[in-house]
Amino acid sequence: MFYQPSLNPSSAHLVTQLVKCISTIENAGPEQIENWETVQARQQAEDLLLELQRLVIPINKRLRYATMGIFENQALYLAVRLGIAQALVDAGPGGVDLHTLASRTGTVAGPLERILRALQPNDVAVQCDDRWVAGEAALALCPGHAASVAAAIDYYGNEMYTIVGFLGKQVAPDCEWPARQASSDTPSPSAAAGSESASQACYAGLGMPSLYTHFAAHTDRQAVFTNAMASLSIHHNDYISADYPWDRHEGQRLCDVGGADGNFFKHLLAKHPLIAGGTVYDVTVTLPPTDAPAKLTFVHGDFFKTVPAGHPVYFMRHILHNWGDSDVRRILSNTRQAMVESLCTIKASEDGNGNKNPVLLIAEAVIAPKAQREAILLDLVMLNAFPGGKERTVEEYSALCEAEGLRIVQVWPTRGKHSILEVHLDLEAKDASKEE
Ligand SMILES: C[S@@+](CC[C@H](N)C(=O)[O-])C[C@H]1O[C@@H](n2cnc3c(N)ncnc32)[C@H](O)[C@@H]1O
Repeated sequence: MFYQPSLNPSSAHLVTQLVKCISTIENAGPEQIENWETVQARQQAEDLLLELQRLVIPINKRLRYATMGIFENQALYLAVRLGIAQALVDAGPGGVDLHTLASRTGTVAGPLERILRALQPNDVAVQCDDRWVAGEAALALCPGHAASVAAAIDYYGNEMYTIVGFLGKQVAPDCEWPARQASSDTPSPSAAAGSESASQACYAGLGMPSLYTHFAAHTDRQAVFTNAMASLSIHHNDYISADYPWDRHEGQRLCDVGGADGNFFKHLLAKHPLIAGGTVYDVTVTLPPTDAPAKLTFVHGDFFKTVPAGHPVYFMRHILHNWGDSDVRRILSNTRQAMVESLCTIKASEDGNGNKNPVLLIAEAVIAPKAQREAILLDLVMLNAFPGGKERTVEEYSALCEAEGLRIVQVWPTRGKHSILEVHLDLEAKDASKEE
């Protein structure tokens, strides 16, 4: 058994725990999707590594790394935007010298070398004598590669980076902020901290009423956003497809509300081919993608106006967290309306599995008492980038559902960052919208 006699007992315990986790990870079988035990071991190891960092890196140094992380963000962004990662990969195992790399990427050698150094800790670039070689992570920064996160890095390094300096406005809108924020943004005096109006004021200062308005005006950036969302979901598609009992919806049609380019729905159909197909509903839909399966219909529409009826299953992932409570209620209200209309069609249909009630599945990173780091950071993205947007607790989702005549009947945890909230119609509930 691994033991470090010279460590104090609490440090030795941390190291022993970490070794156990690493052993679980290393001994995991060759399954296509990691099993629960391995996923949990990874999470525990991450928590333990944070503890170890606290132990070995002095506080001041940790804080310096955290605050200077904005430069790592921008180095990664440049590696994608300027094609530095792609050029390193294209150079092959022998790598490339600095001046050739500079000429291939249209960059200046001196500053490029400094960016390359900053890319080393993230395994994008490795210096070998006078040559630069692609690191293990370089491929993930190349657009077009199957596990690419290039679009996500592009989106975070551009749109998110542009507005992150306004986070303070969300927390303290009436504070006297230094010139950078104050010059471009004059929030209304009534804007409450963290409110929808505070966030809208932030966007107005940047010349965009909201992120979605910005995307509507810049279709190239819209495409980057859609790809970013898809790339951030690669592993989560597997977990959502595996950790909810989709077989109960065999023979049924599903509507993916805000389903973007259909990346999740296509994945779901590949894993559960007996699902009958259905609708990808999104405001960005123009033409169906060329690789769209025949079972999928792509419908352009605005979920604030209507949600297509006639589906036994409604699914929405990363939709509600983009919006404030009043907007979430409108989306839920329109979805409920579609579910009520679907009820008659479903009751009349012979789907064979006896499941006659429409269901809404909400996939979100819900905030738990010990929320994961990713969910906490995602919540700040929502606070800063989407008017009124936030990650919510199950209780908060429950209150919003109940206000619109819907009821959460089960929470399905997944191995990824999402929980799936299974929501049914509350047929006893009065029509909430008519009540107000
Ligand atoms: C954060 S993305 C999530 C995309 C997808 N569900 C996923 O999990 O990858 C939010 C989606 O909502 C869509 N959307 C935003 N406003 C909309 C509206 N008013 N009506 C329909 N779709 C909308 C966006 O175009 C985008 O595809």
